Amino acid sequence: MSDESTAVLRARGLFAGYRKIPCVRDVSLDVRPGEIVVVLGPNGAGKTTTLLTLAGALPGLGGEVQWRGNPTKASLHRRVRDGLGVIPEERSVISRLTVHDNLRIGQGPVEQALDLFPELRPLLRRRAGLLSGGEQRMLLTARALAAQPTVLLADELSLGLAPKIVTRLMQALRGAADRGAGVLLVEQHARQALAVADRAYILQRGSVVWSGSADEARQNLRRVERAYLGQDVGV
Ligand SMILES: Nc1ncnc2c1ncn2[C@@H]1O[C@H](COP(=O)(O)OP(=O)(O)OP(=O)(O)O)[C@@H](O)[C@H]1O
Repeated sequence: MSDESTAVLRARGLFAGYRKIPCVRDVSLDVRPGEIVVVLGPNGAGKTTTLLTLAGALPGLGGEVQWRGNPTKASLHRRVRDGLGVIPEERSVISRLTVHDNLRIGQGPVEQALDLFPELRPLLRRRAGLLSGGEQRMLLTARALAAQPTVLLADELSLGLAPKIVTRLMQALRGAADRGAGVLLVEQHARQALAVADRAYILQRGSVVWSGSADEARQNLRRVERAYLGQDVGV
């Protein structure tokens, strides 16, 4: 599983940013089937920019993104058709539609989404905009996982949520990885993400400053958290 050639999604020397100015510089990382990779880093480190560029929502400024071993510049829409799932940072439920309709517009069967998150069953007729933050994240996660993505990219899934719900979401991602999906998780909660992850990267000021196994990161959690807070790194 650790053979580089098995990567399904990979960044190689990636530069990315806005208005042609890179804020992500020379980032190389890969996601393999069956693993959860967590990208940690302080605010503004470039985590979301990296994720959006891997997703095809933002054009790269240098280096390359590879999908199943081939360089790609495909649009987000095309990558989703090819098996990419994305849970963006912002709440992206359609507020005026019901939970059921939000699930129906996903790429996968509604029943499968509900099997993954039975908590959503009693909420099916409710307008998605009326759900709590945690319920909305469950809805987005259920919808993304029901499509059985080859790779799932999730941005700050835990943002502002109670630890119990974060654990529930992380377990769902672990389940998807155990069924063969590659998962890349951008996170601010190092502890809960590392509890389910296989490998980790730490980004600071747009560059990877550390990468290794999640076990190693867990064993050096204090130093990882210092790094996450933008202080010294030397894990
Ligand atoms: N739409 C944008 N236009 C211009 N600059 C942006 C835009 N979005 C982000 N940036 C800048 O790019 C840099 C990296 O931001 P990014 O959102 O990727 O970081 P992050 O690690 O995800 O941080 P956070 O946890 O705060 O979201 C920051 O300096 C940010 O101000």
